[in-house]
Amino acid sequence: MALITKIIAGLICVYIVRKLLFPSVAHLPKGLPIIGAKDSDWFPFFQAALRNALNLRGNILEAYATHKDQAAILPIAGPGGQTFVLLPASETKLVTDQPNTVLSLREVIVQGLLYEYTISDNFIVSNPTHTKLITTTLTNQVANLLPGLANETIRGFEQQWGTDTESFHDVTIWDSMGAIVSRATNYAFVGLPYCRDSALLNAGIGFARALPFSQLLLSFTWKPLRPLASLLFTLPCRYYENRFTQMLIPEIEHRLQQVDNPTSPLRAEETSGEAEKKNDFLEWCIEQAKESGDPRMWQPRTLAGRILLMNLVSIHTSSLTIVNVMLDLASSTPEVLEELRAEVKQVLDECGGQWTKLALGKMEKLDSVLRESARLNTLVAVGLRRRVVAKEGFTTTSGVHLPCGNFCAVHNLGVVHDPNVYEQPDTFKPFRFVGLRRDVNSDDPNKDHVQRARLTFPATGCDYLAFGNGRQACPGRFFAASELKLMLAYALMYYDLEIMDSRPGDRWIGILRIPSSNAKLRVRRRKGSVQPSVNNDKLV
Ligand code: HEM
Repeated sequence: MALITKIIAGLICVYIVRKLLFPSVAHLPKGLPIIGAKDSDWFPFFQAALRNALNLRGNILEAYATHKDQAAILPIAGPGGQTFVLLPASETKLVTDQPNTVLSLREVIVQGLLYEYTISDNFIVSNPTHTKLITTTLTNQVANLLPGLANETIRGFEQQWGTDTESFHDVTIWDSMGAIVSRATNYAFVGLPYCRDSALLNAGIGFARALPFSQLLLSFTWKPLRPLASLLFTLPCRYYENRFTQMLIPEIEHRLQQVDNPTSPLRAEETSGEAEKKNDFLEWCIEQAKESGDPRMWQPRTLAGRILLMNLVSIHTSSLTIVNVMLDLASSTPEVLEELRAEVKQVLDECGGQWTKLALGKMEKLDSVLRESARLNTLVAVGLRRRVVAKEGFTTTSGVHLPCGNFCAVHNLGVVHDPNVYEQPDTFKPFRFVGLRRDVNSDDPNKDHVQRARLTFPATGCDYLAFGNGRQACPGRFFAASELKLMLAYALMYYDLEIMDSRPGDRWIGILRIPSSNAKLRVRRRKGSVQPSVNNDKLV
């Protein structure tokens, strides 16, 4: 009798823990294999989640090798830890083509990062109008923003990597790239002088780091207790959010005043005659807010919150991507670095030494390095994470029915390591895509042009999901591509990188791959590197 009571108590405990950790499992389709589980498991779901926490990469690659054409359950405990139905790579196109009324990326982000608690202004979460501005205005303005971005990139490198031409010294790659990306990106978001204000930039980075931590604590909290627990667990988020918004609000109020009353007094620097019309994300958000006619849209705190959210979605992804590229290059060969430098120099000579969009577009080898690194170091283990939002659910071509509320994704790691998709898939081949682009040669030059464009860094496709794919693909990818190309070209031209013996290993946290946070590069300012000209020869 005592034994039966113990077994029943045990089962109840397992049920409760399961409900707490994996609230969505009740809806999962039945009969699918569980990635990470073994035949001998008593509690396959839990044991698989544990194994996946310890060796996600290996388990996903094994699942791809053994049943890549079959849907499977992927239980994940940890950050981003929803349980996914992992669909076969053959259904990537199907998922890509679904509108956000059937499969929603946004729902994955909002639910996954628990925005309900981690973002204090839920108006922004339910009205993400700033996302539209990325596709429309930011992407179109890249060429105009480039001189300023170059300016901030140059100053950022000087500050982070120094100007000593005599000896090599260590730089922490993660911190230095984060600072440079944040500075350049915020030039596009809020302009000068704010993009140089380290307190503001650090608050943005601090928020992005604090949020996953708060989310993690909340995800382990029983749902009914979350509103209460969030008061404590989101304190770090609130701290950085308040710092960031408080620093930006005076600028926003000033700009709003100028819009409402163009004759209101200007600041000293604005009357000097050198001031240019603001052309940054904050300005576009203000215009968008005013056009909407909804006063809630132009609340200074709301506008500042939008810029903070932009920092959240862009800084980490861009920093991690450039960190990976730098580590890949620093662990390749001096010849690769020289070949890239030669290309950058040749293009700059052709383009009068200006860092223009045209010049960046001509740097094919540089583009290939970025794409190759993003392919090999895919930041997320699975691709196209989506939540089923259609009330009737979603049925795949292989007949698996996913009820509304389920999370799904497609194989990504397996694809980029598949020798049938990429030749020598595990090797970093910096000029892989230059070769593939040159192989495109048919009788139709227009078709070839489109085909070659599909092999560039920001171009998405079913075999390359670094930026997602389809209608919900990353809207910031064209901006990110120009910004990162610029950074890489500048780093190569103006710094020597000491080649490493081996590339520092990555860590996996949940489904996220994180390059070593304390990896160091040894760098030295190149002798005789003449300061590049930007902004019509004016460095500010
Ligand atoms: C190299 C840098 C970046 C990488 C690797 C990256 C990657 C991604 C990926 C994989 C997605 C999901 C797409 C899908 O599943 O189909 C995404 C979404 C998104 N990205 Fe990026 N991204 C980068 C930079 C940026 C930048 C610079 C911005 C903003 C300027 C941005 C804004 C967004 C937004 C707003 C979403 C969609 C979220 C939503 O719908 O709410 N990203 N990104």
